[in-house]
Amino acid sequence: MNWDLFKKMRRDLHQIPELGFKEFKTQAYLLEYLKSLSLDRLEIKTWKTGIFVKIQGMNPKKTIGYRADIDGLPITEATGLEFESLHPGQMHACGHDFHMTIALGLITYFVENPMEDHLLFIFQPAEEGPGGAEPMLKTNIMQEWKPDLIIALHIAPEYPVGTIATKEGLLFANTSELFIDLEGKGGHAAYPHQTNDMVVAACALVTQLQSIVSRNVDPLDSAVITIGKISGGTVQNIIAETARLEGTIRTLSVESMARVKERIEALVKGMEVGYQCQTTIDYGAMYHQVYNQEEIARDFLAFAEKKEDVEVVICKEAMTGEDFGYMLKEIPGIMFWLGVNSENGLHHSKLNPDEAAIRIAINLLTEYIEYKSL
Ligand SMILES: CC(=O)N[C@@H](CCC[C@H](N)C(=O)O)C(=O)O
Repeated sequence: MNWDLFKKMRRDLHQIPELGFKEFKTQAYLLEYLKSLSLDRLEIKTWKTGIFVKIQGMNPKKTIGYRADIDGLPITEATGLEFESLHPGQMHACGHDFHMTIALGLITYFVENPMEDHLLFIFQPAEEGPGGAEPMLKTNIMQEWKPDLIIALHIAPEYPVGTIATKEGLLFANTSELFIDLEGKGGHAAYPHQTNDMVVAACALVTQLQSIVSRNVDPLDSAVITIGKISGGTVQNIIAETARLEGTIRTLSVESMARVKERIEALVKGMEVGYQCQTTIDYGAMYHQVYNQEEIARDFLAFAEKKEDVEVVICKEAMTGEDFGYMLKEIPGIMFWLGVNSENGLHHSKLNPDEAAIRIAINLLTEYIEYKSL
């Protein structure tokens, strides 16, 4: 394997991060490389900004799939790296440049070393939102080429290079985006009694929402409500007529998600009376939990344990979300964390994963896929 080439491709991809369903340059870059490979056993189909790549098996009995997400985040990169993002305000701050490069490495290997079984590689747009996995699953391409086993990984800044971490069963939470709009009556900053101030209402609501996790969710069943953005008003001496809260809900159980939403709706309704305003709630994109099929997880962990350069960790479930959960709902498979040893974590402007992890992942997955395709 030409490891320098994969390092270069990771850096090229890192420089062109694009948001969900706008991954045009990324798709073009991936297609250019894929078309440079020997096309004898390779079939390539595009869907929106995503790509399906099938490698024909020699004596196929099943199809093994690998999914890589391809979108970036709306973050201004502050790593100072020589290959920093060329797209202002956008960054691969969730490692999808790694996920794509690992997929390219696997495809390169298996084009030269075809397996008995078919292999399917899925380059999926919009993982950060609004979600590409669920619509991709519904395509005719996926229905025709549907894998019998599917694998995905996610970089993990908190683990050293060489570590892979996963567990049987639930790995990632159920998620739902949350957008709340408040509309009252604006006016002069010196005449609050003639207005219904939506900045005050929004601040009160943020605080009230935090009580849901502590008072309405079973303490043994974790949940998170994060408001990541709050906006409203125009200038310092005008009372705000509108305000908007943008956030995300995370729960370990489907039941808790329903309970949290019920409580959010009740508290938001209460704002209408308490703060004399109109309200609307929009849940945006929702992701199904990531659940590793137990038998496959055990098999994968036992396989990885035998690798000398791999340290296996049985981790706890995390409150991160991943629309790969939809794929695992329909197709048996597994997701795992790949240690990349970065001081700054996921969604941070200084995330700087160690590229040595790319080789670890490609070696582990080529060997695992070879073992599964025997
Ligand atoms: C692995 C990871 O960081 N995934 C994202 C998924 C975002 C889901 C959606 N946009 C939401 O915010 O609910 C995450 O934030 O966990």
